[in-house]
Amino acid sequence: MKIYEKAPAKINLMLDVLHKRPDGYHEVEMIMTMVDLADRLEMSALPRDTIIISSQAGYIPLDEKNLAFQAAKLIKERYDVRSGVYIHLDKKIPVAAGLAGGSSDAAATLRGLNRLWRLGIPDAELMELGAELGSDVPFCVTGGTALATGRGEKLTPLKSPPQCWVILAKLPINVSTSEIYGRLRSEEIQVHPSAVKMQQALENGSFTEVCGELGNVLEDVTLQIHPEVAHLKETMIRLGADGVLMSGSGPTVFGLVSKESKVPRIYNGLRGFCKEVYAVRLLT
Ligand SMILES: C[C@](O)(CO)[C@H](O)COP(=O)(O)OP(=O)(O)OC[C@H]1O[C@@H](n2ccc(N)nc2=O)[C@H](O)[C@@H]1O
Ligand SMILES: Nc1ncnc2c1ncn2[C@@H]1O[C@H](COP(=O)(O)OP(=O)(O)OP(=O)(O)O)[C@@H](O)[C@H]1O
Repeated sequence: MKIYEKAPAKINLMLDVLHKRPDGYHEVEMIMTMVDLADRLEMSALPRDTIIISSQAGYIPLDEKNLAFQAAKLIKERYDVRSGVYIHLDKKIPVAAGLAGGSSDAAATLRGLNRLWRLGIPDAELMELGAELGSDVPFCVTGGTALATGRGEKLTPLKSPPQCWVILAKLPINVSTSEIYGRLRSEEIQVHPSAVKMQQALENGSFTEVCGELGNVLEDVTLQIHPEVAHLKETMIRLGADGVLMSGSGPTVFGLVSKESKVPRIYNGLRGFCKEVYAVRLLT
């Protein structure tokens, strides 16, 4: 039997950091939603008690460092599953991009193995397992649009944004999430984006208000190290995107666009100097 799961990328519509916690993580307030750019996972049972990962992407680890491997190992151990699994990852989401590619693969593995091995684990429990793998994994288990608090694992479902185009552009630079959080001085943050106002904008179903409330306090940190990301943002605005923000710890920048007729100009304008550009829809 084969099980297929789609693992979509997320974007952060807003990301605020309240303070650093004694455990080293940061207390956050984020609103996240999914976009229609996804990895695809194929899972099949193996008679031997082993986990094998393969991928067409040559640039991700295929051993225990892979988040899908870690998810499979965790669920196997916790539910005492004695059979093995072969997982093929068809990677489409850029890696280390701020789009939670690895986290979404981990979440898809938890969902898929729950089905493959008929474990009957409720979503809430899958999300708890996910939290052991990474802060973004619980959100990726259910997706949708949600407010995430705590270190990102406490979730409240929200109304999805009005449908629009999302242009994603990733420069060929590597950003480490722990380095960005490590450099952040939360007490020095000048402007905090508002989760309340973004929730209101979503409630109102107002695309203009959503664009007006976009904000990410990690942007300043990443832009200081990589000024080219600021240039990318400016270019996207100049080309006509309605709202522009860096996702997560970056370096991917996304632009929200309501009019389809504007998409080709923005897409082509960015492709001029950025190899990885995608024009996708929200997963509402
Ligand atoms: C930047 C975001 O992607 C936005 O959605 C998340 O906040 C980070 O999610 P993630 O990559 O799943 O994060 P984790 O794998 O749990 O943590 C990576 C590193 O980021 C830092 N980290 C992460 C989440 C958080 N609330 N505070 C932190 O300080 C920690 O140094 C941690 O070692
Ligand atoms: N299945 C996977 N897909 C992509 N990267 C993975 C995977 N498993 C482990 N990794 C490793 O995880 C690191 C982060 O990659 P990932 O694509 O998850 O970052 P990200 O999009 O910035 O995530 P986040 O937004 O959650 O911080 C990379 O160094 C990569 O080698």
